[in-house]
Amino acid sequence: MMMTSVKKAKSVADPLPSNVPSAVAGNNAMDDVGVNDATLKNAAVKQRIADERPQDQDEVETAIHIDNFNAFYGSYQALHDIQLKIPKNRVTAFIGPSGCGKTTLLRWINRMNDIVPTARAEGTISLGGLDVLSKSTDVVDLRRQVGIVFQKPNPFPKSIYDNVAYGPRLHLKISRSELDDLVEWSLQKAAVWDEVKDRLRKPALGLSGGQQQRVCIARTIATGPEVLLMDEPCSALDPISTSSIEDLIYELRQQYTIVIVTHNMQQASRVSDRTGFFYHGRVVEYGTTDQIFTRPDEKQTEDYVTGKFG
Ligand SMILES: Nc1ncnc2c1ncn2[C@@H]1O[C@H](COP(=O)(O)OP(=O)(O)OP(=O)(O)O)[C@@H](O)[C@H]1O
Repeated sequence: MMMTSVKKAKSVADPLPSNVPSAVAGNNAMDDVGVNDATLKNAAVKQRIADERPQDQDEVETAIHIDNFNAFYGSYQALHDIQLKIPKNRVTAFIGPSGCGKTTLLRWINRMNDIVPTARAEGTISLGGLDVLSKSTDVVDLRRQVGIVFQKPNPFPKSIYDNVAYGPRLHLKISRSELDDLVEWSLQKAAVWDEVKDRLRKPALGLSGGQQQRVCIARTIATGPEVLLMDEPCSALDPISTSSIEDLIYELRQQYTIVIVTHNMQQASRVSDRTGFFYHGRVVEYGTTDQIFTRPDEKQTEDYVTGKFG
C-alpha cells in the first residue's frame, strides 16, 4: 500500500525523497536555522528568522529582474516603465487599488498573458539567465519554473493524487514509486498531507476551499518551480483557511521566490518581505514591507496603506 511508512508529519523543510529527480529539489535553508514544524508556528521564531535575514535589497540575490517594462492591451497601456528587482527566497507583495496593473505584471512573469490576444509587452523580464519575454523562450518550460496559483482554487476534476501527479507525469520520466514519493512530498510541502493522505484517490473537488487551494499549491510545487506567483490566493477563502495559507506562504519562502498580489493590507504586512505599491499602472514605491507600511516615502503610499483610498 502506498506511503504507509510515513509515521510522522514531516517539516516542509524535509528534503525530497532521495529517489526523486533533482529537478524538483531546492535548498533547505530552514535546516540551517534549526527550525521545525512546531516552532515555525511560533511568531517569535518567525521574527527571529526575519531578523536573521539581510534587509538591504543589495545584499539579497535577485531572482527576477524587471526592466523598462511596459504592458498593453490593444492600444491601452496598463503598465508604464516598471523597474523591479524581486529578491530570491523572499515574499514580494504587489499592492494597489483595483485596475492598477498588479495582475497584469504577475501574469507576464510566466507569460500567462500570451493567451490574451490583445496583450503585448515591451522591455525585459529576466529570470536568472532566462529572457522571459523572448519569442524563443519555451513557455511550457518557463511555466514549470514559474508556477501560478489563482484566486479561486482550481483543482482538475480528478483525484487528489492525479492533480499533484499531473505535472510530473508530463515533465518527468519517473517510476510509479518515485511518483508516489513526489506526490507525498508535494502534499507535505503544501501542508495538506495529513488531511488528505487517507483519501488520495478521492476527487480533489470534494475538499474544502482551503484544502483545494493547498492541493493546487502542491500541484504547482510538484513540477519543481523556483518561483511561485500567487494572485490573491486567499480571496475566496474563509479566515481559518486564509491563516493556514499565510502560514504556508511564510514557510515556503525558505525555498521558493514568491510574488503575491493581495488586496489585504494586513496579509501583505504579515507574509511579505518586500512590497511594491502600484497606482495607475506605475510602481509608486517599492521597498521592505516594514518601510512601506511604517515609513513610506510617498504620500500616495501612506494614504493607501492607511486606508484613505483604494
Ligand atoms: N484582458 C484584458 N483586456 C483588456 N484590458 C484588460 C485586460 N485585463 C486587464 N485589463 C485592464 O488592464 C488594467 C490593469 O488590470 P489588472 O487586472 O492588471 O489590475 P489589478 O491591479 O490586478 O486589478 P484587481 O486588483 O482589480 O485585480 C485595468 O484597467 C484592466 O481593465
